[in-house]
Parts: sequence; structure tokens; C-alpha cells
Amino acid sequence: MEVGGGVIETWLKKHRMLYIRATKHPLILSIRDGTIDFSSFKRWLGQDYIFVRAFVPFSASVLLKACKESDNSSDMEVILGGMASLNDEIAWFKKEASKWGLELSTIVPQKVNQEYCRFLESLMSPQVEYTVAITAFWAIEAVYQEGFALCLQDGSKTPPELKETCQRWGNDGFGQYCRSLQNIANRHLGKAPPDVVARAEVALLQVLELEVEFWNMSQG
Ligand SMILES: Cc1ncc(CN)c(N)n1
Repeated sequence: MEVGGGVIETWLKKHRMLYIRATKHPLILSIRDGTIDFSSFKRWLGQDYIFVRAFVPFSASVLLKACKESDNSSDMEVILGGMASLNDEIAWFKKEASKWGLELSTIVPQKVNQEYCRFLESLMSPQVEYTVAITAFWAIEAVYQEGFALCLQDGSKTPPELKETCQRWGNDGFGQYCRSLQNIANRHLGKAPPDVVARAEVALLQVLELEVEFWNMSQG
């Protein structure tokens, strides 16, 4: 439970407006207030399935970097735990898609999704430092955690059909996982040279921008 007072918290204050645009996007707010257009949800579901499939090899690359570059063996265990739940996540997408009558094999990735997947690929290069990759990895998970947790708060009017989706990323266990990733990122950022820290900040901003665009794309 170390979270607080690290580089990440400084950045979240500095880039607060962008962080809010990513975590409290109108699409998320429309889930929370029950006004969501289900065609937007279906578009998001199909596109996110493609994204998550690209996220798996990125996660594997972060795991590899952790094994090679981290001084703490628990980093590997935290990342491995996240990867194990990605296996479950892919199965969930398939089940959810069939519930909504979506044929996943026919879905074509939209331009923003392609850009996001290309960004993940760029981070998979061995030249990208573990500190930069783990910062992006944390941000990608944290944005979903924060956004979907909002839809589970008391007083939210999330439609019953979407509760399971919100639980997937908004649950407390996933919240704890994101805090563990944040602690790892903070620990590495705290001892990284300034050029690496600067690249990690750029990666964070890229994630946040892409997340906003991903929601925009889903909204149609
Ligand atoms: C676009 C996006 N961002 C983040 C997550 C959470 N892994 C996701 N599934 N999709």
C-alpha cells in the first residue's frame, strides 16, 4: 500500500485534465448514468477484444523486461498475475460477444485501435527500458480500473447488462493489482536517469491520449 508521493502522483497532478478526460470520458459517464447507447457498447466490445489480443504480447514483453532488468523478483509475480487474468479476459470477451450477437472474427480494427496497437508494438522493442514499459503498462490498466470503478459506485445507474463488464475492471482486486503496478513503476522511476524518466512521462501522455481517442471511437 505504498502508493503516494512518487513520480506517478506528481504526473497525475500535472496532467490532471488529460487523466480526467481518459477516466471520466462521456462514454464511461453514460454507462454510470444509464444513458449509454448499446451500439456504442457493442462497438467498444468488438474493438477492445482486438486491443486485448495485442495487449497480451505487450504484457509478455513487459514480463521479459522485468525478468532481465528488475532488481525485485516480486515484479515478475505481479505481472504474471495480470497475464493470467488476461487469459480469462479473452474467454470473457468471446462469451460477452456472443451474448450481444457480435461475430468477433468479422471485426475490423478501427484506425485509432490500429494506432494504439502500433504504439504497444513500439514499446515491445528491447531498446525500450523496463521503466518506460511498466509506466505505460500501469497507465493502460489504471485508466480502465478508475473508469469502470466509477460505474459501480453507490448511486450509479449502470444498466444490469453492463454490470459484469464494470466488475471486470472496477473490482477491488483489480484495483489492488493497479496499485501494485503503480508502486513498481514509482520504484523504478525513482532511480532512473532523467532521460528515461522523460520518456516514461511521454509514454504516459501517449497512453492517456490514445485512451481518450479509443473511447471517442467507440462512441461513434
Ligand atoms: C483500450 C483499453 N485500455 C485498457 C484496457 C485494460 N487492459 C483495455 N482492455 N482496453
